[in-house]
Amino acid sequence: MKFRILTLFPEQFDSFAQTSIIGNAVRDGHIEISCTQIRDYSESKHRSVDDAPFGGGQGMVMQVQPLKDAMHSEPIGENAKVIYLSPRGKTLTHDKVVELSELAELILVCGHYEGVDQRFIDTYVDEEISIGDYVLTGGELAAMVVVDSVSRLIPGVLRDANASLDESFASGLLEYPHYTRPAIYDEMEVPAVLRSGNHAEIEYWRLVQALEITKVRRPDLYNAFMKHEHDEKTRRMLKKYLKT
Ligand SMILES: CN1CCN(c2ccccc2CNc2ccc(C(N)=O)cn2)CC1
Repeated sequence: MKFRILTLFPEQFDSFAQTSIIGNAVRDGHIEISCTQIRDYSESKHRSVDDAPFGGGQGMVMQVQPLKDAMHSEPIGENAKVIYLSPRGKTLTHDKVVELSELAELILVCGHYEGVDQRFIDTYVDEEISIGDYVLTGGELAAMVVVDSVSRLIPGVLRDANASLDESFASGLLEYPHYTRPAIYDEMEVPAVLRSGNHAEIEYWRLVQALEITKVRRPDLYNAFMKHEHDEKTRRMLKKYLKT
């Protein structure tokens, strides 16, 4: 997967692209992250990329020309999608992340000021995506969220393959609680079942925890999960749970 980031602040991606799982994925060649400085493609003096909004109003708008030329500074692969990160976009979900992870190339456009000229969006943007219902100072953090969530689904990026599928959102439930040593800390003891070595009981306990947490915090996900088909083992545990 190749990520191309169109941004006014490429330096914001330096440590992101070098650190931890994403850094290793780049070094191992599983993903590629290249930033294009939009300002390098400004044709105006002082390298400006924005101008006052037609119709008046406060703030500035990013102009089409620098974005268009930044876009074409490298060939756009045929299996590529152009994503514009904005509060106006469709909210990112696990299903959308899965869909994006199947592409060969993702071009992520990071907006600033009040946004970009609509003609750029109409001509070049395949999808407007929001990472949630809140406002950021720029599209860069939203772009990193897309790179991170998509990259972890690329084969080879996560050590333990099913780690990316086992947990919440993929399974449809929020994650169960996790514990590690010591068994007692500040008089707080790890639930005994987790140290019983009884794997069936542990698996059931984890499912119940996930169901309970999801029912309280995300009843929408809980109801969707209860409507879905599940494998025989999960069905059996659900039946036991619903009896309690
Ligand atoms: C005051 N305005 C500043 C500029 N902004 C804007 C407008 C258009 C594009 C990008 C931005 C950058 N901001 C973002 C980006 C994404 C998200 C998200 N939720 O994905 C939230 N914010 C809108 C708000």
